[in-house]
Amino acid sequence: MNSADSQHPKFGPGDEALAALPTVYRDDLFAGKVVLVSGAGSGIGKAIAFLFARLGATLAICGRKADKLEDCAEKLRALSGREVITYPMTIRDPEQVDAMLSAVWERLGGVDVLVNNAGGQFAAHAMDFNVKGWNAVIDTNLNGSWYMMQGAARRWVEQGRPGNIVNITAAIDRGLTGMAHTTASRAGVIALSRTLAIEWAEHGIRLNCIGAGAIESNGFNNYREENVSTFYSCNPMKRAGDVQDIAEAVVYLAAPSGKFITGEVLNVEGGMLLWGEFWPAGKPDYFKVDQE
Ligand SMILES: CCCCCCCCC/C=C/C(=O)SCCNC(=O)CCNC(=O)[C@H](O)C(C)(C)COP(=O)(O)OP(=O)(O)OC[C@H]1O[C@@H](n2cnc3c(N)ncnc32)[C@H](O)[C@@H]1OP(=O)(O)O
Ligand SMILES: NC(=O)C1=CN([C@@H]2O[C@H](COP(=O)(O)OP(=O)(O)OC[C@H]3O[C@@H](n4cnc5c(N)ncnc54)[C@H](OP(=O)(O)O)[C@@H]3O)[C@@H](O)[C@H]2O)C=CC1
Repeated sequence: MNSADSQHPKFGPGDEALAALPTVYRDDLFAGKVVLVSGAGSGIGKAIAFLFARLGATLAICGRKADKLEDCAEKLRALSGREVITYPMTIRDPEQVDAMLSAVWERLGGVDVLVNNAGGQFAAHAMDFNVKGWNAVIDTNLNGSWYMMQGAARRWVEQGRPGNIVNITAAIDRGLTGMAHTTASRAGVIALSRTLAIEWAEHGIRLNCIGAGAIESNGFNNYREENVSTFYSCNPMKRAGDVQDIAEAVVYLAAPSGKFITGEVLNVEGGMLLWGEFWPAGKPDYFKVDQE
C-alpha cells in the first residue's frame, strides 16, 4: 500500500484519521517504554502502533512487506518524533524471528510489550481445505506467535526484566464457520497463553489474548463482497467494530490497568459470541432455514 492509499483505505480509517482518533488514555502512559508490534504495516496492527506511539512509546514494527512497514514507520516518526524500527520478516520462520528480536533488543535495549498481531487466514469450508492451506494458517497464527513469545520471554529472563505479551486472536468460542483452520490456530494460542501465564509468572511475564470479532480493517479486503456485508450484521450491535476498539483493549491489558490480569481472553466483538450469524465463506443451504 503506498502513501496515498494508506490515507484512503477501502476499510477502516486512513492514517490521518488514525492519528487523531479519540482515546481514553493519557498521553504519557507509555513514555520510556518500548513496544514491538507484528503485522503493523496495515489494519489493526497499524492502529495499535499508532496508539502506543501517541501514548509515548518507542515502536519496533515487523511484517512481511517492507514498503508497508516503512510507510507506517514514517507516519509514526512524524506523530511521535521518536525512533521507529522496521524489520521485514515472516513470523513463520523461527530464524527470522530470532534475528528480528536480536536486532530490536540490540537497537533499543529491550522491549516492554510484545503485541502478536500478525496473522490471518482465508475463508473456505473445511471440506475444501488442502494440506498446504491448512499448514499455512496453523504455521502463521500458532507457530509464528509461539516463536515470537518464546524468543521474547527468553530475552526477558536473560535480562532479568518483566515482560508483557498481548496476542490478537479471534472470538472463537462459538466456532467460526468458514474459518475452521483459524479457530484451531487461535484456540492453540489461547491455550498456550494460559499455560505460559502460569509457567512464566515467576519471571514477571504476563500474557493475555484479545478475541476479536468483526473489526472493519484492511483485512476485510480478503473476503468476497457479498460475504463482507455479513460482517456488519453479525452481532447484536449490528455493526463492525473499529480498529481503535482493539488498540484500546491492547493498551488496557498492557498498561498498569492490566497488572493483575494474566492468561485471560478479552473478547472485543460487540456481543457476537451471544448472537449473530457470520458467514465469511457464504451461508450453506443447510442453514437457510427461513427459505424452507
Ligand atoms: C463468532 C465470533 C467470530 C469473530 C471473528 C470474526 C472474524 C472476522 C473476519 C476476520 C477477518 C480477518 O482475520 S481479516 C485478516 C485477514 N488478513 C489476512 O488473512 C492476511 C494474512 N493472510 C495470509 O497471508 C494468508 O491468508 C495465509 C493463508 C495465512 C498465508 O498465505 P501465504 O500465501 O503466505 O501462504 P502459503 O504458504 O503460500 O500458502 C498459501 C496456500 O493457502 C491456501 N489458500 C490461500 N488462499 C486461499 C483461498 N482463498 N482459498 C483456498 N485456499 C487458499 C492454498 O492452499 C495456498 O496454496 P496455493 O494454492 O499453492 O497458492
Ligand atoms: N479484522 C478482523 O475482523 C479480525 C482480524 N483478526 C486478526 O487480527 C490481525 C490483524 O488483522 P487485520 O489488521 O484485520 O488484517 P491485515 O491483513 O491488515 O493484517 C494482517 C497483518 O499480518 C501481517 N502478516 C501476515 N502474515 C505474516 C507473516 N507470516 N509474517 C509477518 N507478518 C505477517 C501482514 O503483514 P504483511 O502484509 O506485510 O505480511 C499484515 O500487516 C490478524 O491476525 C487477523 O487475523 C482476528 C479477528 C477479526
